[in-house]
Amino acid sequence: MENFIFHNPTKLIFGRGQIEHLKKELHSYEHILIVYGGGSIKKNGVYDDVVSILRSLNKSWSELAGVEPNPRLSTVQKGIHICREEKVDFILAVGGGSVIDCAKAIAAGALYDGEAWDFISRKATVERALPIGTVLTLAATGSEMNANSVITNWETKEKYGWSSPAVFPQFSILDPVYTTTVPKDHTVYGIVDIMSHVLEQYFHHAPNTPLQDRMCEAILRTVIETAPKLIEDLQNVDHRETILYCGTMALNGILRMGLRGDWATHNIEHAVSAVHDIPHAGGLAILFPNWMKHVLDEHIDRFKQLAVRVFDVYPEGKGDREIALEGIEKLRAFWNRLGAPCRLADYHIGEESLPIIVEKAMAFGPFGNFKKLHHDDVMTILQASL
Ligand SMILES: NC(=O)c1ccc[n+]([C@@H]2O[C@H](COP(=O)([O-])OP(=O)(O)OC[C@H]3O[C@@H](n4cnc5c(N)ncnc54)[C@H](O)[C@@H]3O)[C@@H](O)[C@H]2O)c1
Repeated sequence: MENFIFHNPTKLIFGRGQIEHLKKELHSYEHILIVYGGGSIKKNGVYDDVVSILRSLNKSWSELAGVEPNPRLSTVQKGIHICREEKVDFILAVGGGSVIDCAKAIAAGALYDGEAWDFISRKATVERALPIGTVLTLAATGSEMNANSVITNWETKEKYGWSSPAVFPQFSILDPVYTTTVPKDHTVYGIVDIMSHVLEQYFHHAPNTPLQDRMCEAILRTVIETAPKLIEDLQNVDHRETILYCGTMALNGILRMGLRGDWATHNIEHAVSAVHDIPHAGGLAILFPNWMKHVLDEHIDRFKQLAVRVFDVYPEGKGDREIALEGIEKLRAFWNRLGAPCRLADYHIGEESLPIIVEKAMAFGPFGNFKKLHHDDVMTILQASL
């Protein structure tokens, strides 16, 4: 494996009824900005839980509601304005990855002397940010315990991921009960997102990573075992709890110790959803199997290992390629059975969109650590996904 330093400062507060911890965590702040999305937290009681704690602490607060799925720069700018005008000293994100990512950009932007798009488009580096905390309502992105954020500039049709240690949440409260109201489609997207995060880190060229491999495989197998039961019983708190824990473990830095993951599929998906505003994980479900087929020969043993250890492909009497491809087909079939899309056509995206998507994906030049993808590679993967 490669040398590494691991540091993750986020305090994880996990379990049923853990919202009570908000009292202690917010105790020392004066004026809080609550950031949330389209209002599901008002229907399912999470908003009331948060606000009653703020009242009991005698805190003042402002609100930024309506953060979009695939959060937009314009909303980040609104939040920055509120922070500056109202002297916000803490940001509380209550929602899924979109809300948390938006809160991270607001936190950095509020203390940045310039346009937030500078650091989102990686032209500037974030040195400091307002502190943030999260109350997570959807298992998917891992944003609750990482330093990443993904923001869309809808005017220019650009969607970029950026990262800074300054925006690690100070704490994240994960109550599986809060995720029981997530509808079936977003539950499926969350599951695909979690598995995709693991897969991005499974395909690497670092030698000697037996524990890293087993940790990835453990998360994948746990999701594969639990997801179908959860989809049949969306209110089941035990299954929600398992998936919630998998989601955080998939992208909090633990799996990437000693290796460099690939992340090309995420990059292509960001270009697709920048142009067409489709759900992030819907795009991943379509693209990932096609990326896998495209890069198979870079290190076929890893694909064989995935097929045998995770998808129970029986290897006897089969060639390497046959085993690897059977694993990829089993992954696609698993996602399709859950209800994830498998073609860009499912979102009415046709061939005419591909040149602009490729151009957006190539914005920073060739990308991907498992196999460097160039213009033609990206076009081939997208064409296979039509
Ligand atoms: N920061 C990261 O590390 C990271 C990683 C992967 C993806 N992302 C980004 O995160 C975004 C997607 O986030 P997401 O998958 O968490 O989904 P999301 O936050 O966009 O939420 C999806 C939908 O679910 C609804 N919702 C959330 N919680 C709910 C609840 N408890 N009950 C009912 N409805 C609920 C939301 O209102 C929204 O309509 C994308 O922009 C993606 O690019 C970020």
